Amino acid sequence: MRRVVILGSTGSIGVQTLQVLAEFPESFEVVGLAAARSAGRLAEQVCAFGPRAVAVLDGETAEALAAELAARRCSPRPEILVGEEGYVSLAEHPDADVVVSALVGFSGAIPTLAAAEAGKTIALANKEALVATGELLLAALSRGGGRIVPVDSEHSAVYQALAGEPRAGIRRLILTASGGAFRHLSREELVRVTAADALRHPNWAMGPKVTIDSATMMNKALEVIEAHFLFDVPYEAIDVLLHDESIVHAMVEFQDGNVKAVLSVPDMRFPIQYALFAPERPANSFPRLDLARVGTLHFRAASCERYPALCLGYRAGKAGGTYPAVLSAANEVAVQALLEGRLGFHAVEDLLAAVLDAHVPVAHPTLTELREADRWAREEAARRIARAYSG
Ligand SMILES: NC(=O)C1=CN([C@@H]2O[C@H](COP(=O)(O)OP(=O)(O)OC[C@H]3O[C@@H](n4cnc5c(N)ncnc54)[C@H](OP(=O)(O)O)[C@@H]3O)[C@@H](O)[C@H]2O)C=CC1
Ligand SMILES: CC(=O)[C@@H](O)[C@H](O)COP(=O)(O)O
Ligand SMILES: [Mn+2]
Repeated sequence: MRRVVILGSTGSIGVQTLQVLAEFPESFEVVGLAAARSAGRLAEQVCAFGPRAVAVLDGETAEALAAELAARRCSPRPEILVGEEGYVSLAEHPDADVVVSALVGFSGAIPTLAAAEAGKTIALANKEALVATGELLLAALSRGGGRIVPVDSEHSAVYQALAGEPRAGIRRLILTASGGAFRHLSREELVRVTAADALRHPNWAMGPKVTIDSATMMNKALEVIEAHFLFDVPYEAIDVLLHDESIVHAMVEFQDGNVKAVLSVPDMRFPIQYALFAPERPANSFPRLDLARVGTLHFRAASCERYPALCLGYRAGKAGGTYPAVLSAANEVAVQALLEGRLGFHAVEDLLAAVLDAHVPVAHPTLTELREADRWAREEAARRIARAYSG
């Protein structure tokens, strides 16, 4: 029996994680669930899975959740925790073995660090947490004695491909990228697109932030940095390849020229299940890949001219220190502004490049210095957006 905490249970990854748990009711116990403000959905999950504790963003949501639970009359009632402290308490809960880290953005960074310090197995979806806190998270993991098993589809594929392989045999990692909602448009055509257009991912149904990131290619930029930290591979040995179908999630090329790829239908329940069970592979009822029906898989090179954000990821990753945290934080602000109609889609990369240009880095930041870099990047990005918007 694995005892699980899900941070971000009401989101796309969280809901699919609960679907995986429901597929294997004998194998899991849900110890804790956390969300921001979705009290109704969280109450449903509490009634279905009976966690001992839950955490929400603020007191108002805690009250709304208590009322929802009372109205539903499900028992026993969980302890309701609040704010970052509440998320941290769940992440280090003594009864939990596995913490699914699926909050979005920097909001998941401190709880993920706490899970690492407490020696948990971390099923990591929240790539921004690792991108922002890289070295600190790895150090906490090594002190705590736990491990990270990636949920992100590309990194799950690399993790699976590397199982049992000696490190010295790795030549390069190849992460695939769908190209996002605008993959058939030129850069010139991007001036006309809207946030609603960007939210239509060609292959995956995901939360809004990662869907926008897919369209700008910031998702792949973050994933390159994520792969560097997860697999300790230099940036020069991490490549990105456009792949229309999102069926091949990643490949590993070995020194001898052999290449391993991991394939599945684009459905996050596969990497989620693997992260929860690794290295076991129990059978499930999820849709099977039928390559005879798919017929053809398409691949193309990804260029910095078409996708400048991708190269901002390499730039920030190679520069290291506080740069990845700054890129990720500025991007969070940009995505929010884009969704609210305060920033044009085509303006995102220039904004992010300007914030990187203005940053005064710290080489091996402490947590306090990372928090400060995150705060600075948000303010800098917001200031530049406001200035451009006001004319
Ligand atoms: N969706 C996918 O298929 C994939 C996602 N990922 C990564 O997984 C992470 C989660 O993505 P996804 O599930 O799509 O995101 P969603 O937006 O669907 O869900 C986010 C979850 O985090 C909670 N949340 C949002 N903001 C905050 C905050 N400020 N403080 C605390 N909790 C918050 C939400 O709660 P509430 O519902 O109450 O707002 C929700 O439970 C991201 O880092 C993403 O990049 C990686 C690969 C694939
Ligand atoms: C499902 C998943 O892992 C996402 O991060 C996915 O990679 C997004 O798709 P693209 O970034 O390839 O468009
Ligand atoms: Mn991914």
